[in-house]
Amino acid sequence: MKLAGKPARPARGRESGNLVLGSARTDKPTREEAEAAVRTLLLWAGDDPDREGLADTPGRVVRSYEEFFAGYDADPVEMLNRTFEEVDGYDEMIVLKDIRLESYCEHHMVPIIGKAHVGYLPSTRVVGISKLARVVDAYAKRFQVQEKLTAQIANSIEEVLQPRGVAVIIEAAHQCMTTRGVHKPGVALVTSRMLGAFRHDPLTRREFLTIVGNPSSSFGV
Ligand SMILES: Nc1nc2c(ncn2[C@@H]2O[C@H](COP(=O)(O)OP(=O)(O)OP(=O)(O)O)[C@@H](O)[C@H]2O)c(=O)[nH]1
Ligand SMILES: [Zn+2]
Repeated sequence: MKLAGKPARPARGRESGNLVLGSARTDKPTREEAEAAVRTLLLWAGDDPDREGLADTPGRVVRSYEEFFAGYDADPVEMLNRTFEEVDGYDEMIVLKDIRLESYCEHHMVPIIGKAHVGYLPSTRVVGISKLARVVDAYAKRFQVQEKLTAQIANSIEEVLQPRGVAVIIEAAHQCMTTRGVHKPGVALVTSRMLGAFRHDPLTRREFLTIVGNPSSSFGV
């Protein structure tokens, strides 16, 4: 998302058609450089990075970042390409709901925690359900804006599975709003991306919303 009044920056990540894939950066800093940056932040916050409790912290933070941002190395297309056709003509809605979502606000580099609900209407191919959760993670474990995250998940399922429709809803709390800034805990941002039958057929959309239930704030932050 480009905020009004700010200059546009090139999007991060490899692209294929409409899909944003992993990172293709070749100018990635070294681990030592990343650890030095954490040390600078510790100093800047006012602490002593050489005291015993902080001595190993830069290394820990960089290892944590490898986990938090594993999505840049993930390949959602490969995940979704593992499909099977032998499902006895099953053509009803498939919904994976309440998928734990852990993402990171690209403005403040703090967590976005919530739930994703993913549904699709298969045409010929169905995908293993864990792959839907993996695709959520592949896009969530990056610096994100929730609207973009929601669209990337739906677009990847549409492009690879070519189903009759795709629906993605994300409800999440942004720590940039709960622990800083406006300080509003208990607020959930709800975003959705409806494609194909979910966009054009009100009954399909309603069925999905009924299965998913009303967006709530029953997730830990
Ligand atoms: N639409 C949208 N906005 C987001 C998301 N994550 C963070 N934001 C908002 O992005 C905006 C960034 O605004 P800025 O004015 O540049 O940053 P800021 O001065 O830190 O703003 P405050 O958070 O209001 O203190 C804030 O209003 C955030 O709440 C998101 O996923 N979607
Ligand atoms: Zn934020």
